[in-house]
Amino acid sequence: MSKFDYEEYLQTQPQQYNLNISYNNICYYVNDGKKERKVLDNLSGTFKTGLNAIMGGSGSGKTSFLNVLAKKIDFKKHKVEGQSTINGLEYDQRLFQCFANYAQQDDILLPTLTVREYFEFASNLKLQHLSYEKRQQQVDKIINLLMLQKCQNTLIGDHINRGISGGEKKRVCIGIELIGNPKILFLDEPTSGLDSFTAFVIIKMLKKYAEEQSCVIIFTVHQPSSDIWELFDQVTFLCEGRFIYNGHRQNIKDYFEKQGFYFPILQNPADYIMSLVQSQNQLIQEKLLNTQQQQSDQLSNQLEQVNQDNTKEICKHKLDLLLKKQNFQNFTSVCKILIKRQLLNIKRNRILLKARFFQYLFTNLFYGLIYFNIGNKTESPQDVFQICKCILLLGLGCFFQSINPQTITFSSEKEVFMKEYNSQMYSALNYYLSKMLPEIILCSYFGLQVSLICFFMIGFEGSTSNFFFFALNFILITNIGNSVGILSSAMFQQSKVAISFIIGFLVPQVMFSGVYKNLNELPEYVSWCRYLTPIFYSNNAIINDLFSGKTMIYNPVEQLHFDLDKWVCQNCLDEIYQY
Ligand SMILES: Nc1ncnc2c1ncn2[C@@H]1O[C@H](COP(=O)(O)OP(=O)(O)OP(=O)(O)O)[C@@H](O)[C@H]1O
Repeated sequence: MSKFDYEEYLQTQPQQYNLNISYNNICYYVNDGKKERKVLDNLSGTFKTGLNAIMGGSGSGKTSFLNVLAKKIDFKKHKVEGQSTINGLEYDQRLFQCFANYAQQDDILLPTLTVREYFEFASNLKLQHLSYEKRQQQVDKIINLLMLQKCQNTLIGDHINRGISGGEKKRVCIGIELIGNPKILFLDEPTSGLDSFTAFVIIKMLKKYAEEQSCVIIFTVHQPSSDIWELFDQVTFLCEGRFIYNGHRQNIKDYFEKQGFYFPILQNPADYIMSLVQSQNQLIQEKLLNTQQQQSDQLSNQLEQVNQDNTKEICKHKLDLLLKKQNFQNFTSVCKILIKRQLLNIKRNRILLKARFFQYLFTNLFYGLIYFNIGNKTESPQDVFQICKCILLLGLGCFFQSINPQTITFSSEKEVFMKEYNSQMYSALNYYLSKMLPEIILCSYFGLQVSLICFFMIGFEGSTSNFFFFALNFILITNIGNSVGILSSAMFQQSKVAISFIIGFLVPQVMFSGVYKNLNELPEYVSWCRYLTPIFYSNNAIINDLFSGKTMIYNPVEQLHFDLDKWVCQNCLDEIYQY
């Protein structure tokens, strides 16, 4: 099959598309588990190229409105009525992602990357069809547009290791969404928590981008300053899920004056409308509701006009283009990009890496000293018990030392994954492989380190193959612990719950290890549980490998019935040989 030439394709396709989002009679009901509540009430209108600001009091439904349009709703739980289209074409979440990007309110970023590295990572994933030089040009363009030149080589940082400022983080989040040149951009409160100048810089930059790229930018905003207000093309005011105004910014004054609301000369129009929206005066509220009715009528007419525009064809072309572009995402190259970032993340998390290294080193040196040279001392049942306890403790140590870092760190990494996965930057399998491969190498190293220290300090006697079998067990148990840590963090929203789950996991490991309760004495209704505990396997395997068949007065295998499964199998084999 001949290779699809994306750049040639681009040249043959019309580039200037004016997209618009229309929505008709949108109602949104949330279900809080007890009852259904209407959050958006019969909204109709259209968003066109330029800056579209959504304003309203807290809880008026701004974020819900963005989520409904972006189809980021749990449709099983909540209910949406009405229709939304892009240039007359109905869309689902997947299709929405082809045209649009959505930067949510929280700045969720990996702290260990620099600003430039983050943009390079995003461009490598989103612009795989372009050459390296073109991707670098796009990165430079975004850095310049967002005025991030000064901090481009600074780490993102977090509350422990300070990096770039809050405003810069916000700009990085917006930049990541801009890097793929979306035609529609949703932003939930891009200026929250910023000083008025930085907020102005961000909105001005968005305005420039919208004009240059013919992009529809829809965002929610609280209390814009007069300077920012002047930059808006279209403004939408929401009150209890209903429109108070939805139209051109320049027309708002005339519109409200017709309803008998006169704007004070020295007051910011946005502040004045917000004070009306949040007013407790019944007369004002009635008038505003009347305003809302007129808005709906006006918007229905607007909608019809928009849908008459013959833009559907252009939209289909664009879709075709974007879907072809999506096919460019090569599985192995996505894995490579993600592995590169994961390795950088591990390397830059130096404190955690050192902590893990020294934790394994010191705890195992400590085990070695405590149980020094007892490995072959089997003169009494107590000696045997001691050897078995020592092997159990080593296994438990490896298991829980590898669980812990993941339970703590993966909960924040998970947020980054969820954000990037939802923006369809990569698949879950891509992420899983890139996360696990470096971890497997790291855990295998720690497992080997434990074995090298403990096998010889404890003084187990055995051949080279006994040592490698011993090491293999610890490599596996470390890797299993690591996976259990990731699993528990992935399963539970809060790391506190994940930690409780892990603690609950500890007790069965000890109970079914065969050390504190002979395995052949376990009641039948619980004895199967041992097969679910990794420590049962490692304990059984190591003790059998080291001591099985050896002639000694007190053999650990026989003393603690570790030969249970072997005995059963041996009997079966003997019976088979007899025939
Ligand atoms: N998933 C949900 N479950 C329950 N209630 C919800 C859900 N989503 C939204 N709501 C409710 O809908 C209303 C509107 O919420 P939304 O977040 O859209 O408001 P907002 O205008 O963005 O507020 P803010 O400016 O404070 O962020 C709120 O009363 C909120 O409690």
